[in-house]
Amino acid sequence: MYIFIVNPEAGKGRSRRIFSRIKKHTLYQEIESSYYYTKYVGHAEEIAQRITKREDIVVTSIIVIGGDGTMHEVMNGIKNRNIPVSFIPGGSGNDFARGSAIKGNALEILQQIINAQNGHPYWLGNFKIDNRKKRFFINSLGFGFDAQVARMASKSKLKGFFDRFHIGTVNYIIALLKVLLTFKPIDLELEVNGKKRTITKCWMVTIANHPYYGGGMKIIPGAKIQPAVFPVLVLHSISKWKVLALFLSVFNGKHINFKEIELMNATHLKIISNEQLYYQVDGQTGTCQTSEISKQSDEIRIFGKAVRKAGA
Ligand SMILES: Nc1ncnc2c1ncn2[C@@H]1O[C@H](COP(=O)(O)OP(=O)(O)OP(=O)(O)O)[C@@H](O)[C@H]1O
Repeated sequence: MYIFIVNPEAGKGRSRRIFSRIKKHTLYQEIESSYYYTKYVGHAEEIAQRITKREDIVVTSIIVIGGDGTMHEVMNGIKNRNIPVSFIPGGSGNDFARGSAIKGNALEILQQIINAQNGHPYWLGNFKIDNRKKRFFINSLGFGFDAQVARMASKSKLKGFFDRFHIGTVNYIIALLKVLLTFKPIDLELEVNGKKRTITKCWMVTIANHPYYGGGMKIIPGAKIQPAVFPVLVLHSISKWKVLALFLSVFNGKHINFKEIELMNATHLKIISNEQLYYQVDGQTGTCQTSEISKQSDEIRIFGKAVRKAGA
């Protein structure tokens, strides 16, 4: 049985429209399925948790229709990692779909999900904020400047307007300029695989499971879907003008050539700050003083990746 979890609000109603179209199609009518609409923040996580505990049904796949925030909740709710998860992007950013090569319109993706034999493996990131419970991230986790920009962009009154016209990037750039005016770099302690380092006047630290971030920017272009190891990007002390140039080049991934960017691989990372530090995880923001990051070694199967035709 397929279980659909639909966030009707994601993408300003796009996910609801996608699911309405799917429900009318024979592809949907011919499969055994049931569906749930999420009603509030955290509901997708609760639904996923309940489903994976049920022993009276065999779940072929949980199919998420929503944005990255809904997928983040579902991955955190799943207790039985043997249940494959599928994603039909209906949000405004949809970086998980980009990173997992899920392409095509909703019905094409549904067809790929139904055809999937084993799907493809994916490894989630683990993170702990201050002394809270360990959670998973699906795309990326960022501290400092980018998190502050993400927070400003999500609070913008014009976000809905830009998202409706698929120009969310404009909203992001406006937020970036606003944060740039007041941002103060932070002194941080990083512990990478057990080795401590002090980073003075740090602008940001970002960890990614795949390259995409902020609705299509390639924050760590070389990030691979892989177990146990994750890339870490550190933006060291830099002038404000140069940050502007650097962020404009994030769209084509050329920012990694700036000398202020350091890239490393880690299996464990600890971040300690004396001041409150902004963070973003899969697009949701908050503040913290410490964080611990690692990567899952156990895979989760994802259904719906576009399969390349021979010779294509
Ligand atoms: N019925 C609901 N009403 C309001 N918010 C909801 C509802 N159901 C889920 N949510 C919340 O909506 C938030 C945003 O969802 P999601 O991230 O999937 O969409 P998006 O922001 O449009 O897409 P993206 O993250 O890809 O940009 C999530 O934090 C989720 O908890």
